Amino acid sequence: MTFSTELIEAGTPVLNHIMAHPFVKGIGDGKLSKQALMFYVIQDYNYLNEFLHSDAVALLKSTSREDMQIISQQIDFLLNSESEAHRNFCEVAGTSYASLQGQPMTPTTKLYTNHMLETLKSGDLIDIIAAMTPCPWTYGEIGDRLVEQGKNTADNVFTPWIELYANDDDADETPEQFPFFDILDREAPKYSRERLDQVKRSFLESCEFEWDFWEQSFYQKDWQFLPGVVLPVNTAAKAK
Ligand SMILES: Cc1ncc(CO)c(N)n1
Repeated sequence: MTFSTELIEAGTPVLNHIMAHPFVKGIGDGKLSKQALMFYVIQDYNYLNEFLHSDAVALLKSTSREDMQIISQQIDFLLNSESEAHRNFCEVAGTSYASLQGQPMTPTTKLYTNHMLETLKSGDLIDIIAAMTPCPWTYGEIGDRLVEQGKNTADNVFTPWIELYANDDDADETPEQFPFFDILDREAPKYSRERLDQVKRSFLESCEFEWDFWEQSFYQKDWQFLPGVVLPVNTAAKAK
């Protein structure tokens, strides 16, 4: 069994919980509160900035052009395509993307990004990539599964979001669709079983943080006592 197959098997129960989460179901059904959508975009903007920093260090620690290519494609997707997913949510929430930037991180976003950034200090490429992989993996699966369920209909307001993340019409869960798994499979044979168990734990923690991210957005879970997220008063939707 390849290491990525092992990770996918171990992560699938968490992925199933993600699919059952009311936020993800809401994407499928085209129904989510404006508050949940805005809270998500505010925190995801913060999250993706740190994800880019992780990509940067992963690139620094890569030794093959093949790995560098995968990481640079991830950076390109994040900077140039993923903002379309945010804009889709902003449009439905009736607010501008710019109004949802530059706000404080919630406790959950901090925990998740700190978990990724921790690996940058003393981790190897495998540690960095393992903590990052649940991000593209779970979103690709959410997109694919919602398409399989026929949720990307013309009247679903979130169809652009679903189609951005769906990998293709091939329902097969092959690691090739998530190229970070290829990096993990190339690196894994260099390590002991004990070390790989640590890497797997870190991957699974990120899977659970993915669930937490939907949860915090759906219920707008924020700091209890400190100033936190301020949702903009809804203005008429602007084009940009
Ligand atoms: C929290 C989170 N996980 C994964 C993705 C997919 O890139 C995202 N945009 N945000």
